Amino acid sequence: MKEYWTSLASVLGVFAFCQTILQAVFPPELRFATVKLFNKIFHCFSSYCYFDITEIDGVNTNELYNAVQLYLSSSVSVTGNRLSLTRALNSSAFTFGLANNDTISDNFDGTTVLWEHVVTQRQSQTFSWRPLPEEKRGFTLRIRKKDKSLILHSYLDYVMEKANDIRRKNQDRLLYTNSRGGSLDSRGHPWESVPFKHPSTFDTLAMDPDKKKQIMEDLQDFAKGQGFYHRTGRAWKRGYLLYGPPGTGKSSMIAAMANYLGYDIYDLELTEVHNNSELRKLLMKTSSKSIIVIEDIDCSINLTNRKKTNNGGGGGGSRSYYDSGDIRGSGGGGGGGEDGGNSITLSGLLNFTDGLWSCCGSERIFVFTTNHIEKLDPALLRSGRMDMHVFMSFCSFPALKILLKNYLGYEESDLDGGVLKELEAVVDMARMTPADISEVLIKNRRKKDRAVVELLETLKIRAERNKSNATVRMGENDDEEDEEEQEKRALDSESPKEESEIEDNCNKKLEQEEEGGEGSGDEEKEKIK
Ligand SMILES: Nc1ncnc2c1ncn2[C@@H]1O[C@H](COP(=O)(O)OP(=O)(O)OP(=O)(O)O)[C@@H](O)[C@H]1O
Ligand SMILES: [Mg+2]
Repeated sequence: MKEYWTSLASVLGVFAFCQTILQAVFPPELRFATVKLFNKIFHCFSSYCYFDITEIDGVNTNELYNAVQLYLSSSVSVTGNRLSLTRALNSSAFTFGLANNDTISDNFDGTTVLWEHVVTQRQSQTFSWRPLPEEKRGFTLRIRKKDKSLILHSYLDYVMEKANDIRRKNQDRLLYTNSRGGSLDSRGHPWESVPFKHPSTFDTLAMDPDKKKQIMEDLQDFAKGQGFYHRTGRAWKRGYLLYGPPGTGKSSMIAAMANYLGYDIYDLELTEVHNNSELRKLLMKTSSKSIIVIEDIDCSINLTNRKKTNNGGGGGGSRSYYDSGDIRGSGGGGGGGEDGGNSITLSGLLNFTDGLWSCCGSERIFVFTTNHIEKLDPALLRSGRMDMHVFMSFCSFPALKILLKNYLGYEESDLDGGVLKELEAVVDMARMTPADISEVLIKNRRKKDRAVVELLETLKIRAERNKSNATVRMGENDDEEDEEEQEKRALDSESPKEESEIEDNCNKKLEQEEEGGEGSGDEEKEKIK
Protein backbone atom coordinates (compact mmCIF):
# COMPACT_ATOMS: atom_id res chain seq x y z
CA MET A 1 0.00 0.00 0.00
CA LYS A 2 2.78 2.33 0.99
CA GLU A 3 4.50 1.61 -2.33
CA TYR A 4 1.33 2.50 -4.20
CA TRP A 5 1.08 5.91 -2.53
CA THR A 6 4.78 6.56 -3.12
CA SER A 7 4.50 5.80 -6.85
CA LEU A 8 1.32 7.89 -7.19
CA ALA A 9 3.02 10.81 -5.46
CA SER A 10 6.01 10.52 -7.77
CA VAL A 11 3.81 10.41 -10.90
CA LEU A 12 1.93 13.50 -9.75
CA GLY A 13 5.21 15.15 -8.91
CA VAL A 14 6.58 14.48 -12.39
CA PHE A 15 3.33 15.74 -13.94
CA ALA A 16 3.45 18.96 -11.90
CA PHE A 17 7.11 19.39 -12.76
CA CYS A 18 6.43 18.99 -16.50
CA GLN A 19 3.59 21.47 -16.25
CA THR A 20 5.81 24.03 -14.51
CA ILE A 21 8.50 23.53 -17.16
CA LEU A 22 5.88 23.85 -19.92
CA GLN A 23 4.50 27.01 -18.38
CA ALA A 24 7.94 28.43 -17.79
CA VAL A 25 9.46 27.50 -21.13
CA PHE A 26 6.54 27.83 -23.54
CA PRO A 27 4.60 31.05 -23.88
CA PRO A 28 0.77 30.78 -23.47
CA GLU A 29 0.15 31.13 -27.24
CA LEU A 30 2.33 28.10 -27.91
CA ARG A 31 0.68 26.08 -25.20
CA PHE A 32 -2.74 26.95 -26.62
CA ALA A 33 -1.62 25.97 -30.10
CA THR A 34 -0.28 22.64 -28.79
CA VAL A 35 -3.57 21.83 -27.08
CA LYS A 36 -5.42 22.75 -30.26
CA LEU A 37 -3.16 20.48 -32.27
CA PHE A 38 -3.76 17.59 -29.90
CA ASN A 39 -7.49 18.19 -30.14
CA LYS A 40 -7.33 18.22 -33.91
CA ILE A 41 -5.39 14.96 -34.01
CA PHE A 42 -7.86 13.44 -31.57
CA HIS A 43 -10.86 14.56 -33.66
CA CYS A 44 -9.27 13.24 -36.87
CA PHE A 45 -9.20 9.74 -35.45
CA SER A 46 -12.53 10.01 -33.63
CA SER A 47 -15.68 8.82 -35.40
CA TYR A 48 -17.76 11.47 -33.62
CA CYS A 49 -18.24 15.17 -34.03
CA TYR A 50 -19.18 17.49 -31.19
CA PHE A 51 -21.33 20.63 -31.03
CA ASP A 52 -21.21 23.01 -28.12
CA ILE A 53 -24.39 24.88 -27.30
CA THR A 54 -23.54 27.48 -24.70
CA GLU A 55 -26.09 29.14 -22.46
CA ILE A 56 -24.89 32.60 -23.34
CA ASP A 57 -23.86 33.45 -26.82
CA GLY A 58 -21.74 36.59 -26.52
CA VAL A 59 -24.05 38.63 -24.35
CA ASN A 60 -27.31 37.22 -25.63
CA THR A 61 -29.15 34.26 -24.20
CA ASN A 62 -28.91 31.32 -26.54
CA GLU A 63 -32.43 30.19 -27.37
CA LEU A 64 -31.18 26.79 -28.45
CA TYR A 65 -29.71 26.10 -25.00
CA ASN A 66 -33.09 26.72 -23.34
CA ALA A 67 -34.83 24.62 -25.96
CA VAL A 68 -32.43 21.69 -25.45
CA GLN A 69 -32.86 21.93 -21.71
CA LEU A 70 -36.62 21.79 -22.05
CA TYR A 71 -36.51 19.06 -24.66
CA LEU A 72 -34.28 16.85 -22.56
CA SER A 73 -36.48 17.45 -19.54
CA SER A 74 -39.15 15.23 -21.07
CA SER A 75 -36.81 12.24 -21.38
CA VAL A 76 -34.58 12.67 -18.35
CA SER A 77 -37.59 12.68 -16.05
CA VAL A 78 -37.95 9.00 -16.87
CA THR A 79 -34.38 7.82 -17.07
CA GLY A 80 -32.23 10.07 -14.89
CA ASN A 81 -31.12 9.34 -11.34
CA ARG A 82 -29.92 12.77 -10.33
CA LEU A 83 -31.88 15.60 -11.83
CA SER A 84 -32.27 19.30 -11.38
CA LEU A 85 -35.78 20.59 -10.90
CA THR A 86 -37.10 24.03 -11.82
CA ARG A 87 -40.40 25.80 -12.07
CA ALA A 88 -40.39 28.82 -14.33
CA LEU A 89 -42.36 31.97 -13.69
CA ASN A 90 -45.94 31.58 -14.94
CA SER A 91 -45.38 27.90 -15.40
CA SER A 92 -47.86 25.36 -14.16
CA ALA A 93 -45.45 22.42 -14.22
CA PHE A 94 -42.03 21.38 -12.97
CA THR A 95 -39.17 21.02 -15.39
CA PHE A 96 -36.63 18.26 -14.94
CA GLY A 97 -33.10 18.98 -15.98
CA LEU A 98 -29.91 17.06 -16.53
CA ALA A 99 -27.57 17.43 -13.54
CA ASN A 100 -24.21 19.09 -14.03
CA ASN A 101 -21.79 17.17 -16.25
CA ASP A 102 -24.25 14.34 -16.68
CA THR A 103 -25.01 12.67 -20.02
CA ILE A 104 -28.06 11.23 -21.70
CA SER A 105 -28.53 9.53 -25.05
CA ASP A 106 -31.39 10.20 -27.42
CA ASN A 107 -32.69 8.56 -30.55
CA PHE A 108 -33.74 10.36 -33.71
CA ASP A 109 -34.59 8.68 -37.02
CA GLY A 110 -32.85 5.52 -35.88
CA THR A 111 -29.67 7.39 -34.96
CA THR A 112 -28.31 7.65 -31.44
CA VAL A 113 -26.89 10.94 -30.22
CA LEU A 114 -25.42 11.85 -26.86
CA TRP A 115 -26.05 15.00 -24.88
CA GLU A 116 -23.73 16.15 -22.11
CA HIS A 117 -24.54 19.01 -19.77
CA VAL A 118 -21.24 20.79 -19.21
CA VAL A 119 -20.88 23.19 -16.31
CA THR A 120 -17.55 24.92 -15.58
CA GLN A 121 -16.55 27.85 -13.41
CA ARG A 122 -16.25 31.05 -15.38
CA GLN A 123 -12.71 32.38 -15.25
CA SER A 124 -11.92 35.92 -14.17
CA GLN A 125 -14.82 38.28 -14.91
CA THR A 126 -14.24 39.77 -18.30
CA PHE A 127 -15.83 43.10 -19.09
CA SER A 128 -19.44 42.81 -20.10
CA TRP A 129 -22.38 45.16 -20.43
CA ARG A 130 -24.39 42.92 -18.21
CA PRO A 131 -23.24 40.69 -15.31
CA LEU A 132 -22.62 37.14 -16.42
CA PRO A 133 -23.36 34.11 -14.25
CA GLU A 134 -20.41 32.61 -12.37
CA GLU A 135 -20.90 29.26 -14.01
CA LYS A 136 -20.52 28.63 -17.70
CA ARG A 137 -23.19 26.22 -18.82
CA GLY A 138 -23.66 24.48 -22.06
CA PHE A 139 -24.70 21.29 -23.75
CA THR A 140 -22.41 19.23 -25.93
CA LEU A 141 -24.09 17.21 -28.61
CA ARG A 142 -22.20 14.19 -29.88
CA ILE A 143 -23.19 12.76 -33.24
CA ARG A 144 -21.48 10.16 -35.38
CA LYS A 145 -19.66 11.87 -38.24
CA LYS A 146 -21.49 9.79 -40.80
CA ASP A 147 -24.88 10.89 -39.41
CA LYS A 148 -24.06 14.56 -39.16
CA SER A 149 -25.26 15.72 -42.54
CA LEU A 150 -28.28 13.43 -42.37
CA ILE A 151 -29.78 14.53 -39.12
CA LEU A 152 -28.17 17.60 -37.64
CA HIS A 153 -30.54 20.22 -39.04
CA SER A 154 -33.69 18.20 -38.87
CA TYR A 155 -32.81 17.02 -35.36
CA LEU A 156 -32.22 20.55 -34.07
CA ASP A 157 -35.47 21.74 -35.72
CA TYR A 158 -37.23 18.86 -34.04
CA VAL A 159 -35.72 19.78 -30.68
CA MET A 160 -36.84 23.40 -31.05
CA GLU A 161 -40.34 22.40 -32.05
CA LYS A 162 -40.71 19.89 -29.21
CA ALA A 163 -39.40 22.44 -26.71
CA ASN A 164 -41.96 24.98 -27.89
CA ASP A 165 -44.71 22.43 -27.45
CA ILE A 166 -43.53 21.59 -23.93
CA ARG A 167 -43.24 25.28 -23.07
CA ARG A 168 -46.76 25.94 -24.28
CA LYS A 169 -48.13 22.97 -22.38
CA ASN A 170 -46.34 23.88 -19.14
CA GLN A 171 -46.79 27.56 -19.23
CA ASP A 172 -49.96 29.42 -18.43
CA ARG A 173 -51.07 31.27 -21.48
CA LEU A 174 -50.57 35.02 -21.36
CA LEU A 175 -52.83 37.93 -22.02
CA TYR A 176 -50.90 40.90 -23.37
CA THR A 177 -52.02 44.48 -23.43
CA ASN A 178 -50.54 47.66 -24.84
CA SER A 179 -52.31 49.83 -22.30
CA ARG A 180 -49.09 51.66 -21.39
CA GLY A 181 -49.70 53.88 -24.38
CA GLY A 182 -46.58 53.20 -26.37
CA SER A 183 -43.96 53.23 -23.60
CA LEU A 184 -41.55 50.30 -23.43
CA ASP A 185 -40.61 48.14 -20.47
CA SER A 186 -37.00 47.56 -19.32
CA ARG A 187 -36.53 44.86 -21.97
CA GLY A 188 -37.83 47.10 -24.72
CA HIS A 189 -41.22 45.43 -24.93
CA PRO A 190 -44.33 47.45 -25.69
CA TRP A 191 -46.64 44.73 -24.34
CA GLU A 192 -47.47 43.99 -20.71
CA SER A 193 -48.67 40.53 -19.82
CA VAL A 194 -50.68 38.74 -17.17
CA PRO A 195 -51.47 35.01 -16.96
CA PHE A 196 -54.58 34.27 -18.98
CA LYS A 197 -57.07 32.21 -17.00
CA HIS A 198 -60.40 32.74 -18.74
CA PRO A 199 -62.54 29.62 -18.21
CA SER A 200 -64.56 29.95 -21.42
CA THR A 201 -64.30 26.96 -23.74
CA PHE A 202 -66.22 25.77 -26.77
CA ASP A 203 -68.13 23.47 -24.40
CA THR A 204 -69.38 26.38 -22.33
CA LEU A 205 -70.12 28.56 -25.34
CA ALA A 206 -73.83 28.65 -26.13
CA MET A 207 -74.30 28.81 -29.86
CA ASP A 208 -75.56 26.77 -32.73
CA PRO A 209 -73.64 23.45 -32.57
CA ASP A 210 -73.11 23.30 -36.34
CA LYS A 211 -71.64 26.77 -36.42
CA LYS A 212 -69.49 25.93 -33.42
CA LYS A 213 -68.22 22.79 -35.10
CA GLN A 214 -67.42 24.70 -38.26
CA ILE A 215 -65.36 27.26 -36.32
CA MET A 216 -63.54 24.56 -34.36
CA GLU A 217 -62.67 22.71 -37.57
CA ASP A 218 -61.50 25.91 -39.18
CA LEU A 219 -59.22 26.60 -36.21
CA GLN A 220 -57.85 23.06 -36.30
CA ASP A 221 -57.17 23.30 -40.04
CA PHE A 222 -55.39 26.57 -39.46
CA ALA A 223 -53.23 25.26 -36.64
CA LYS A 224 -52.21 22.20 -38.65
CA GLY A 225 -51.92 24.10 -41.92
CA GLN A 226 -48.27 25.12 -42.07
CA GLY A 227 -47.65 23.00 -45.15
CA PHE A 228 -50.81 24.20 -46.86
CA TYR A 229 -50.04 27.88 -46.31
CA HIS A 230 -46.49 27.37 -47.51
CA ARG A 231 -47.61 25.51 -50.61
CA THR A 232 -50.17 28.11 -51.56
CA GLY A 233 -47.83 31.05 -50.93
CA ARG A 234 -50.04 32.54 -48.25
CA ALA A 235 -48.95 34.03 -44.95
CA TRP A 236 -49.81 31.67 -42.12
CA LYS A 237 -52.51 33.79 -40.55
CA ARG A 238 -56.26 33.91 -40.41
CA GLY A 239 -58.77 36.62 -39.63
CA TYR A 240 -62.09 36.27 -37.84
CA LEU A 241 -64.69 38.95 -37.50
CA LEU A 242 -67.12 38.35 -34.67
CA TYR A 243 -70.15 40.59 -34.85
CA GLY A 244 -73.48 40.82 -33.10
CA PRO A 245 -75.29 42.53 -30.27
CA PRO A 246 -73.63 43.04 -26.88
CA GLY A 247 -73.70 39.99 -24.63
CA THR A 248 -73.85 37.34 -27.33
CA GLY A 249 -70.46 35.86 -26.52
CA LYS A 250 -67.91 37.54 -28.78
CA SER A 251 -65.31 37.99 -26.06
CA SER A 252 -66.16 34.56 -24.64
CA MET A 253 -65.56 33.11 -28.10
CA ILE A 254 -62.07 34.67 -28.24
CA ALA A 255 -61.22 33.14 -24.87
CA ALA A 256 -62.57 29.79 -26.06
CA MET A 257 -60.42 30.01 -29.21
CA ALA A 258 -57.30 30.72 -27.14
CA ASN A 259 -58.05 27.87 -24.76
CA TYR A 260 -58.79 25.52 -27.62
CA LEU A 261 -55.57 26.19 -29.52
CA GLY A 262 -53.38 27.00 -26.52
CA TYR A 263 -52.46 30.42 -27.95
CA ASP A 264 -51.58 33.64 -26.14
CA ILE A 265 -53.82 36.66 -26.62
CA TYR A 266 -52.65 40.14 -27.58
CA ASP A 267 -55.46 42.51 -26.75
CA LEU A 268 -54.68 45.53 -28.87
CA GLU A 269 -56.09 48.77 -27.54
CA LEU A 270 -56.10 50.88 -30.69
CA THR A 271 -56.84 54.10 -28.85
CA GLU A 272 -53.47 53.75 -27.09
CA VAL A 273 -51.56 53.52 -30.38
CA HIS A 274 -50.47 56.85 -31.71
CA ASN A 275 -49.54 56.16 -35.31
CA ASN A 276 -49.11 53.51 -37.97
CA SER A 277 -45.46 52.87 -37.26
CA GLU A 278 -46.23 52.23 -33.60
CA LEU A 279 -48.88 49.79 -34.72
CA ARG A 280 -46.31 48.01 -36.87
CA LYS A 281 -43.84 47.81 -33.97
CA LEU A 282 -46.51 46.28 -31.78
CA LEU A 283 -47.17 43.70 -34.44
CA MET A 284 -43.48 42.88 -34.74
CA LYS A 285 -43.30 42.22 -31.00
CA THR A 286 -46.06 39.63 -31.01
CA SER A 287 -45.09 35.98 -30.90
CA SER A 288 -46.33 33.24 -33.16
CA LYS A 289 -49.16 31.00 -31.99
CA SER A 290 -51.11 33.96 -30.77
CA ILE A 291 -54.44 35.66 -31.25
CA ILE A 292 -54.33 39.38 -31.88
CA VAL A 293 -57.59 40.93 -30.81
CA ILE A 294 -59.11 44.31 -31.55
CA GLU A 295 -62.39 44.60 -29.67
CA ASP A 296 -65.13 46.98 -30.75
CA ILE A 297 -63.23 47.97 -33.84
CA ASP A 298 -65.94 50.41 -34.91
CA CYS A 299 -65.46 52.42 -31.70
CA SER A 300 -61.66 52.39 -31.68
CA ILE A 301 -60.79 54.79 -34.49
CA ASN A 302 -62.44 56.41 -37.45
CA LEU A 303 -62.29 53.60 -39.93
CA THR A 304 -64.14 55.18 -42.79
CA ASN A 305 -61.31 57.44 -43.86
CA ARG A 306 -60.44 55.37 -46.88
CA LYS A 307 -63.79 55.63 -48.58
CA LYS A 308 -67.23 56.15 -47.26
CA THR A 309 -69.42 53.31 -48.26
CA ASN A 310 -72.23 52.78 -45.92
CA ASN A 311 -73.64 56.05 -44.79
CA GLY A 312 -77.07 57.11 -45.80
CA GLY A 313 -79.36 54.39 -44.85
CA GLY A 314 -78.93 50.72 -45.02
CA GLY A 315 -78.74 49.98 -48.71
CA GLY A 316 -78.38 46.53 -50.10
CA GLY A 317 -74.70 46.00 -49.32
CA SER A 318 -74.61 46.85 -45.64
CA ARG A 319 -75.15 44.08 -43.16
CA SER A 320 -76.02 44.26 -39.55
CA TYR A 321 -77.19 41.86 -36.93
CA TYR A 322 -80.63 43.30 -37.39
CA ASP A 323 -80.75 41.77 -40.87
CA SER A 324 -81.38 38.41 -39.35
CA GLY A 325 -84.46 39.69 -37.64
CA ASP A 326 -87.00 42.19 -38.65
CA ILE A 327 -85.48 45.51 -37.81
CA ARG A 328 -83.49 48.09 -39.69
CA GLY A 329 -80.60 48.53 -42.05
CA SER A 330 -77.84 51.03 -41.43
CA GLY A 331 -76.53 52.40 -38.20
CA GLY A 332 -75.42 55.63 -39.87
CA GLY A 333 -73.58 58.20 -37.79
CA GLY A 334 -70.12 58.12 -36.44
CA GLY A 335 -70.53 56.17 -33.22
CA GLY A 336 -67.22 56.37 -31.56
CA GLY A 337 -65.25 57.07 -34.66
CA GLU A 338 -63.34 60.07 -33.41
CA ASP A 339 -59.64 60.21 -34.05
CA GLY A 340 -59.06 61.21 -30.47
CA GLY A 341 -55.54 62.53 -31.11
CA ASN A 342 -54.13 59.35 -32.63
CA SER A 343 -53.21 59.23 -36.26
CA ILE A 344 -53.70 55.62 -37.18
CA THR A 345 -55.29 55.42 -40.56
CA LEU A 346 -57.46 52.77 -42.03
CA SER A 347 -54.70 51.91 -44.45
CA GLY A 348 -52.36 51.48 -41.47
CA LEU A 349 -54.77 49.01 -40.00
CA LEU A 350 -55.25 47.26 -43.33
CA ASN A 351 -51.50 46.84 -43.63
CA PHE A 352 -51.38 45.60 -40.08
CA THR A 353 -53.74 42.77 -40.91
CA ASP A 354 -52.74 41.98 -44.45
CA GLY A 355 -49.67 43.92 -45.50
CA LEU A 356 -46.09 42.75 -45.86
CA TRP A 357 -45.51 43.36 -42.17
CA SER A 358 -48.36 41.15 -41.13
CA CYS A 359 -46.26 38.16 -42.15
CA CYS A 360 -43.36 38.77 -39.77
CA GLY A 361 -43.66 35.77 -37.49
CA SER A 362 -46.24 33.20 -38.30
CA GLU A 363 -49.24 31.27 -37.10
CA ARG A 364 -51.27 34.21 -36.00
CA ILE A 365 -54.96 34.77 -35.78
CA PHE A 366 -56.52 38.20 -35.99
CA VAL A 367 -59.89 38.64 -34.34
CA PHE A 368 -61.93 41.80 -34.62
CA THR A 369 -65.20 42.25 -32.81
CA THR A 370 -67.94 44.76 -33.41
CA ASN A 371 -71.54 45.42 -32.53
CA HIS A 372 -72.00 47.26 -35.83
CA ILE A 373 -70.60 45.46 -38.83
CA GLU A 374 -72.33 47.95 -41.12
CA LYS A 375 -70.00 50.69 -39.87
CA LEU A 376 -66.86 48.92 -41.05
CA ASP A 377 -65.11 49.63 -44.31
CA PRO A 378 -65.53 46.73 -46.77
CA ALA A 379 -61.76 46.73 -47.30
CA LEU A 380 -61.36 45.58 -43.74
CA LEU A 381 -63.84 42.80 -44.18
CA ARG A 382 -62.54 41.22 -47.34
CA SER A 383 -61.19 37.66 -47.35
CA GLY A 384 -57.53 37.55 -46.51
CA ARG A 385 -58.13 40.11 -43.79
CA MET A 386 -61.24 38.81 -42.17
CA ASP A 387 -61.53 35.34 -43.65
CA MET A 388 -64.44 34.20 -41.57
CA HIS A 389 -67.36 36.37 -40.47
CA VAL A 390 -69.11 34.93 -37.46
CA PHE A 391 -72.47 36.31 -36.50
CA MET A 392 -73.04 35.93 -32.77
CA SER A 393 -76.79 36.02 -32.50
CA PHE A 394 -79.47 36.24 -29.86
CA CYS A 395 -79.98 32.99 -28.00
CA SER A 396 -81.42 30.22 -30.17
CA PHE A 397 -83.02 27.02 -28.92
CA PRO A 398 -79.87 24.86 -29.35
CA ALA A 399 -77.86 27.54 -27.55
CA LEU A 400 -80.45 27.68 -24.79
CA LYS A 401 -80.11 23.94 -24.24
CA ILE A 402 -76.37 24.39 -23.77
CA LEU A 403 -76.95 27.12 -21.18
CA LEU A 404 -79.48 24.96 -19.30
CA LYS A 405 -76.95 22.16 -19.21
CA ASN A 406 -74.06 24.35 -18.10
CA TYR A 407 -75.88 26.41 -15.51
CA LEU A 408 -78.41 23.95 -14.12
CA GLY A 409 -76.97 20.61 -15.13
CA TYR A 410 -80.18 19.82 -17.04
CA GLU A 411 -79.92 17.54 -20.05
CA GLU A 412 -82.72 17.68 -22.57
CA SER A 413 -84.18 14.50 -21.06
CA ASP A 414 -84.34 16.09 -17.59
CA LEU A 415 -86.90 18.60 -18.74
CA ASP A 416 -90.53 17.99 -19.37
CA GLY A 417 -91.35 17.75 -23.08
CA GLY A 418 -94.03 20.41 -22.75
CA VAL A 419 -91.65 22.91 -21.17
CA LEU A 420 -89.10 22.26 -23.86
CA LYS A 421 -91.69 22.91 -26.55
CA GLU A 422 -92.74 26.16 -24.89
CA LEU A 423 -89.13 27.30 -24.61
CA GLU A 424 -88.53 26.46 -28.25
CA ALA A 425 -91.63 28.33 -29.33
CA VAL A 426 -90.70 31.62 -27.66
CA VAL A 427 -86.91 31.75 -27.57
CA ASP A 428 -86.35 33.10 -31.08
CA MET A 429 -89.02 35.76 -30.86
CA ALA A 430 -87.78 36.81 -27.39
CA ARG A 431 -84.45 37.88 -28.91
CA MET A 432 -82.63 37.60 -25.60
CA THR A 433 -78.86 37.41 -25.50
CA PRO A 434 -77.07 34.47 -23.85
CA ALA A 435 -75.80 37.01 -21.29
CA ASP A 436 -79.39 37.93 -20.32
CA ILE A 437 -80.44 34.31 -20.12
CA SER A 438 -77.44 33.28 -18.05
CA GLU A 439 -78.29 36.05 -15.63
CA VAL A 440 -81.74 34.54 -15.01
CA LEU A 441 -80.17 31.12 -14.55
CA ILE A 442 -77.41 32.31 -12.23
CA LYS A 443 -79.89 34.19 -10.08
CA ASN A 444 -81.90 31.02 -9.48
CA ARG A 445 -79.19 28.40 -9.62
CA ARG A 446 -80.04 27.10 -6.13
CA LYS A 447 -83.65 26.56 -7.14
CA LYS A 448 -83.45 24.92 -10.50
CA ASP A 449 -87.18 24.48 -11.00
CA ARG A 450 -87.76 28.12 -10.34
CA ALA A 451 -84.95 29.02 -12.75
CA VAL A 452 -86.73 27.29 -15.63
CA VAL A 453 -90.12 28.73 -14.75
CA GLU A 454 -88.72 32.24 -14.49
CA LEU A 455 -86.80 31.84 -17.71
CA LEU A 456 -89.90 30.72 -19.54
CA GLU A 457 -91.87 33.66 -18.17
CA THR A 458 -89.15 36.13 -19.13
CA LEU A 459 -88.93 34.71 -22.63
CA LYS A 460 -92.69 34.85 -23.07
CA ILE A 461 -92.91 38.46 -21.95
CA ARG A 462 -90.00 39.49 -24.18
CA ALA A 463 -91.47 37.64 -27.15
CA GLU A 464 -94.83 39.28 -26.60
CA ARG A 465 -93.25 42.69 -26.37
CA ASN A 466 -91.19 42.20 -29.51
CA LYS A 467 -94.25 40.99 -31.37
CA SER A 468 -96.28 44.06 -30.47
CA ASN A 469 -93.33 46.35 -31.27
CA ALA A 470 -93.02 44.77 -34.68
CA THR A 471 -96.72 45.21 -35.36
CA VAL A 472 -96.61 48.86 -34.34
CA ARG A 473 -93.60 49.39 -36.54
CA MET A 474 -95.19 47.83 -39.54
CA GLY A 475 -98.06 50.28 -39.18
CA GLU A 476 -95.78 53.32 -38.97
CA ASN A 477 -93.45 54.75 -41.57
CA ASP A 478 -89.82 53.65 -41.28
CA ASP A 479 -88.44 56.68 -39.56
CA GLU A 480 -84.78 56.03 -38.68
CA GLU A 481 -84.80 57.76 -35.33
CA ASP A 482 -87.85 55.84 -34.30
CA GLU A 483 -86.17 52.61 -35.13
CA GLU A 484 -83.14 53.46 -33.15
CA GLU A 485 -85.29 54.02 -30.15
CA GLN A 486 -87.05 50.73 -30.60
CA GLU A 487 -83.80 48.97 -31.08
CA LYS A 488 -82.59 50.41 -27.81
CA ARG A 489 -85.70 49.26 -26.09
CA ALA A 490 -85.30 45.78 -27.53
CA LEU A 491 -81.75 45.58 -26.26
CA ASP A 492 -82.59 47.01 -22.84
CA SER A 493 -82.89 44.57 -20.03
CA GLU A 494 -86.33 44.17 -18.58
CA SER A 495 -87.95 47.12 -16.87
CA PRO A 496 -88.84 47.00 -13.15
CA LYS A 497 -92.48 46.64 -14.14
CA GLU A 498 -91.62 43.66 -16.30
CA GLU A 499 -89.55 42.16 -13.52
CA SER A 500 -92.41 42.25 -11.06
CA GLU A 501 -94.70 40.77 -13.70
CA ILE A 502 -92.29 37.90 -14.18
CA GLU A 503 -91.97 37.44 -10.44
CA ASP A 504 -95.76 37.30 -9.96
CA ASN A 505 -96.24 34.84 -12.78
CA CYS A 506 -93.46 32.60 -11.46
CA ASN A 507 -94.86 32.59 -7.97
CA LYS A 508 -98.31 31.76 -9.26
CA LYS A 509 -97.00 28.91 -11.35
CA LEU A 510 -94.91 27.46 -8.57
CA GLU A 511 -97.77 27.76 -6.08
CA GLN A 512 -100.04 25.88 -8.43
CA GLU A 513 -97.38 23.27 -8.78
CA GLU A 514 -97.16 22.84 -5.02
CA GLU A 515 -100.89 22.44 -4.72
CA GLY A 516 -100.51 19.10 -6.42
CA GLY A 517 -101.63 19.65 -9.94
CA GLU A 518 -105.40 19.82 -9.42
CA GLY A 519 -105.90 23.08 -11.21
CA SER A 520 -105.68 23.79 -14.86
CA GLY A 521 -105.50 20.44 -16.59
CA ASP A 522 -103.09 20.43 -19.50
CA GLU A 523 -101.04 23.40 -18.42
CA GLU A 524 -100.31 21.86 -15.09
CA LYS A 525 -98.63 18.91 -16.75
CA GLU A 526 -96.14 21.17 -18.37
CA LYS A 527 -93.88 21.25 -15.40
CA ILE A 528 -90.28 20.66 -14.76
CA LYS A 529 -89.35 17.36 -13.28
N1 LIG B 1 -72.73 32.50 -26.34
C1 LIG B 1 -72.52 32.50 -25.02
N2 LIG B 1 -72.30 31.36 -24.37
C2 LIG B 1 -72.08 31.34 -23.05
N3 LIG B 1 -72.07 32.44 -22.29
C3 LIG B 1 -72.29 33.61 -22.88
C4 LIG B 1 -72.51 33.70 -24.28
N4 LIG B 1 -72.70 34.99 -24.59
C5 LIG B 1 -72.59 35.68 -23.45
N5 LIG B 1 -72.34 34.86 -22.43
C6 LIG B 1 -72.18 35.28 -21.03
O1 LIG B 1 -72.39 36.66 -20.97
C7 LIG B 1 -71.24 37.36 -20.54
C8 LIG B 1 -70.89 38.45 -21.54
O2 LIG B 1 -70.48 37.85 -22.75
P1 LIG B 1 -69.36 38.45 -23.69
O3 LIG B 1 -68.53 39.42 -22.96
O4 LIG B 1 -68.65 37.32 -24.34
O5 LIG B 1 -70.27 39.21 -24.73
P2 LIG B 1 -69.81 40.14 -25.93
O6 LIG B 1 -70.55 39.66 -27.12
O7 LIG B 1 -68.34 40.19 -26.00
O8 LIG B 1 -70.39 41.54 -25.48
P3 LIG B 1 -69.88 43.00 -25.93
O9 LIG B 1 -70.28 43.19 -27.35
O10 LIG B 1 -70.62 43.89 -25.01
O11 LIG B 1 -68.41 43.03 -25.72
C9 LIG B 1 -70.11 36.35 -20.45
O12 LIG B 1 -69.50 36.46 -19.22
C10 LIG B 1 -70.76 35.01 -20.57
O13 LIG B 1 -70.84 34.40 -19.32
MG1 LIG C 1 -66.93 41.73 -25.67
